[in-house]
Amino acid sequence: MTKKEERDAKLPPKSNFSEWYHELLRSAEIVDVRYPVKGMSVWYPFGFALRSHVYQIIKELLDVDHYETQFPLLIPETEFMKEAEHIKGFEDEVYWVTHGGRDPLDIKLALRPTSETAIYPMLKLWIRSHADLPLRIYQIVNTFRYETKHTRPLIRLREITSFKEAHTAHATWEEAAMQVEIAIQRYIEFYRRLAIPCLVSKRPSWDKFPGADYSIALDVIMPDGRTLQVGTAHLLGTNFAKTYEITYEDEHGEQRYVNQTCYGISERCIAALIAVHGDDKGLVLPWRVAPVQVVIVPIIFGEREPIIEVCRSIASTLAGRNIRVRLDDGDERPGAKFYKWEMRGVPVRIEIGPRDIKNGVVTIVRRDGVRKTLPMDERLVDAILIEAEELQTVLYNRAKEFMDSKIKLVSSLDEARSQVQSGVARVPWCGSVECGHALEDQIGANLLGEPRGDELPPMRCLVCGRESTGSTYMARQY
Ligand SMILES: Nc1ncnc2c1ncn2[C@@H]1O[C@H](COS(=O)(=O)NC(=O)[C@@H](N)CS)[C@@H](O)[C@H]1O
Repeated sequence: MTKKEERDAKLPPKSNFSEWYHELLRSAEIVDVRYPVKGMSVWYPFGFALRSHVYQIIKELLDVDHYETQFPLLIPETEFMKEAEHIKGFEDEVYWVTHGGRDPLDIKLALRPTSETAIYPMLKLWIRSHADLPLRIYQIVNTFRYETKHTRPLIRLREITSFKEAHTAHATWEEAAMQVEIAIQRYIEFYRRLAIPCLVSKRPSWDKFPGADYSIALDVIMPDGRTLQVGTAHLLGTNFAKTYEITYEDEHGEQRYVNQTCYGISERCIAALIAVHGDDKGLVLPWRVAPVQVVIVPIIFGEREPIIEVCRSIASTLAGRNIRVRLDDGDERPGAKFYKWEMRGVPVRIEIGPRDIKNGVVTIVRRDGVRKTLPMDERLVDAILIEAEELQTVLYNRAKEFMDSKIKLVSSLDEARSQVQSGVARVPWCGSVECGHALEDQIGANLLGEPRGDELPPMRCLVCGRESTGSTYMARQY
């Protein structure tokens, strides 16, 4: 593209994050937000391919010891309205089906906002004895939440199209608690494979999942310093088991309530992938999930055919090794092609011109800007796979550096207030509810909760002054 065309191209700089994000969803053909229902958008094929590769990772991590299944979308009011805490948490968000055709339904049906009240009446039928435990199932479905806060594509939706919800049942509370830890480790690994580092914290009691004993959450720090909750795992204890009478016969013939967990992610993982790695030229996609992993751009000088021939043979060699390769032999100028495929985050571009052919090499350009000349022979594919691994390391390290730079341990409310304007404050906190609410009010940010796994030396709670090793992340949230 000419410099002028590039200037006219609509992608704003990433520093203008909200505009950059929304324009990139369109220009990289991820989702189309023009669907005429608020909070619902359409997957473009390119975006849907990205989603499929990303969700393949979470499926691989769960299929080790979970079974995938699918429950109905519609939940009878009688079941939905059983668990008081859960109702309180969701009754303002649930969509209802009230008619079949012209007939009013005698029992109205909820569109699942999440599926505890669809699944657990069935678990009562499925679970009889300790031999049926542990039970670990998950489904990847659409769920519906009548979000009244500002909706945002992939981030805050009314139809969550890619809701992966796992539900497990165990003989004891301890086993369920262990399952929550396993779930969090699986999520950390899932995001690591996307080259995304996360904060992990235990949500405060007033922000746990309705009906849970406690919730652990993963948060990503977005480019504007706000955090995005990208996954949660909840220990449900026997709360739902008592409501839905899910019992099992233990070894001594006693009837006992099961202890449960549930944990979920949504297409927010795609939002995080776009936001964390993207740059001023568009998407930057890790090799594993890129719909197009290698694009070959012929650089035509003089005769066209011989160059195209070589490009075709390299494309088929790569495809033969299951690499997702695209030969862009269209008649745009190379610069326009570079721009188009960089926008789509293609990890590796191969440029082949007459000089490369003469020298028996290809030029590769990684999406992080590194250029290399590689031999055009049987070593080429393995050399490219090494580049892909190097890119993965570069992306993770860059994201980790950014995240760490955005977190600051503060020692005063003023310092916390200024830190949350552009990042995450780590705040000494005694852990009490009243001090927690006071922190949220006085800092003007959300209390994300107790960081997991890295204790602080004793410090003074910023509200009551009591000495404590407790602390919490504070941040503005999406
Ligand atoms: N409106 C929404 N749009 C997009 N993603 C959402 C929305 N609401 C929640 N999520 C994502 O879905 C994850 C799980 O939702 S949740 O309410 O925390 N937990 C549950 O529903 C539990 N049943 C575990 S599946 C959240 O961590 C968040 O990442």
